[in-house]
Amino acid sequence: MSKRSYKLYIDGKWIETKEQLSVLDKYTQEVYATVSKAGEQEVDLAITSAQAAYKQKQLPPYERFTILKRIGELLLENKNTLAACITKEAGKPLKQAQNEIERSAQTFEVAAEEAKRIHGEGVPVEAAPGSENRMAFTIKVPVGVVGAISPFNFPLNLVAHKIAPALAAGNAVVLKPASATPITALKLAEIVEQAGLPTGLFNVVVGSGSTVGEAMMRDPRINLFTFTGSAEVGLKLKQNTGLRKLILELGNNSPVIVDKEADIEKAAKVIAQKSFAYAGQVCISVQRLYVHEEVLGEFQQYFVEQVRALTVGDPNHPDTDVGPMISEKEAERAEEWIEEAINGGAKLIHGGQREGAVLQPTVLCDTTKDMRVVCEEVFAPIVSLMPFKDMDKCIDEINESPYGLQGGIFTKNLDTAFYAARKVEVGGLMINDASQYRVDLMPYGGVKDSGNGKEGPKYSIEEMTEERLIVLNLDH
Ligand SMILES: NC(=O)c1ccc[n+]([C@@H]2O[C@H](COP(=O)([O-])OP(=O)(O)OC[C@H]3O[C@@H](n4cnc5c(N)ncnc54)[C@H](O)[C@@H]3O)[C@@H](O)[C@H]2O)c1
Ligand SMILES: O=C[C@H](O)CS(=O)(=O)O
Repeated sequence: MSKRSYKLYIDGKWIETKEQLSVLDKYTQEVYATVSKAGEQEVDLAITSAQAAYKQKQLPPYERFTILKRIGELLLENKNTLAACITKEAGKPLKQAQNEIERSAQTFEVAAEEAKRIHGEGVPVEAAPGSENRMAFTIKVPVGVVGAISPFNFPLNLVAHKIAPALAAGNAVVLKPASATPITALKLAEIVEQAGLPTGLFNVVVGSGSTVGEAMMRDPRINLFTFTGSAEVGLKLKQNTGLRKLILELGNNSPVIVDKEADIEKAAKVIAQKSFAYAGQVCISVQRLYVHEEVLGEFQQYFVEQVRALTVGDPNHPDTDVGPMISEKEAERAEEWIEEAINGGAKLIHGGQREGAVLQPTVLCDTTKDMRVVCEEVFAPIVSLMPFKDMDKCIDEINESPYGLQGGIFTKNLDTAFYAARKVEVGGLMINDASQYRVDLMPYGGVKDSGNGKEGPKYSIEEMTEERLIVLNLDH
């Protein structure tokens, strides 16, 4: 069967280049499509087009609302095709891919609504002595050209979280999707075009981080970067984007506490569901599981029962819970970390086996805080179960991590819950839920090496606009 070949989307045109990027079906590991690869010239063209569109094709808020709302509707109308695309290029189980489309539609819908309520505020300058005859207020203006760089794991929704608020705020965008999963972003460009966004306001350039990403970083016409990905690349962006605005959504090794006063059976069920979705390649997947020693045995029994019930394998199958990882290389890396933990004294209580890119959901116990499965971001279907006795010591250990995106605590004791809420160093703490809880309107983002700046349309719009002060001298 001939492979479909996709083109770049620049200035409203579909551009073919000589060099092609192969995209693998992540389950079969076979090339199923190719995409034109952008070089420096295409990046330059995309930024030129974005800058010109930003200056010449500004839309009033209500038109932005209409277009963004339409994009959300079109995403739902194309749900099956888009979900199949994510399942193929990302290896994400079909039901999770379908959920991603629904969430992305919501992200656009929420951003559409926000486009209508971007406003500044009155400033009471007349209260200052000598300023009685002045009035002041602020307005919110777009930043200009937004450079968006996205990761492989949510090829639609994490793109939506950049594009939708950027456009809602009146900016123009140049998007570089991850090279492993670029097709969904190009399909989104088709939808954006269909929804009637003026050409040039949205451009997609596909290619490696070292060429396309770095060319974007070097170009001073990009006013703000919004990046989701690893801390390593995030740091590069921070070092190379000078004084320009930068939103960073980075890695994590999410902690969840199960207190002795929790509903143990319910906690085990929720945590099992939220540790292994998309093979643990969700930046808020449960990784470090701290269970009070008095309930460890009971919890472990329920937890392993739930993990055993997960359906592992072909992501195209509607029942599959855990599919392949993004590449065989990544699955091998994860397997190596498991072996290293076992050699260091950890015990394997479930999983551990790998076949190609599919790694069985894995549960380890007796892990220590210096093992890579605990102290680094594992980004694989691996959970480490660790007992604790003293809540303060447990929280201290959690906070030793350089990361701090989201965490969770299961407890029926409100004092304990709020104590943890104040002490655990994260951007968001879920009470009686696992770290992997997100609805798309909430403020979302990490502390420490997990990044800075918030996503969620309302919060991204704050970051993607400037507050301009206007002062009126009434004496004049
Ligand atoms: N905090 C969040 O919201 C969040 C969400 C999803 C994923 N993540 C993180 O993303 C990581 C996994 O995704 P990934 O493997 O795609 O991340 P990655 O950092 O390898 O790549 C992310 C993006 O950066 C690009 N890139 C790579 N090198 C670059 C360079 N030198 N200059 C500019 N761009 C460059 C990549 O091509 C890709 O588009 C994990 O660490 C995960 O925790 C975080
Ligand atoms: O991978 C990290 C995410 O932000 C995923 S989600 O949007 O929270 O599902």
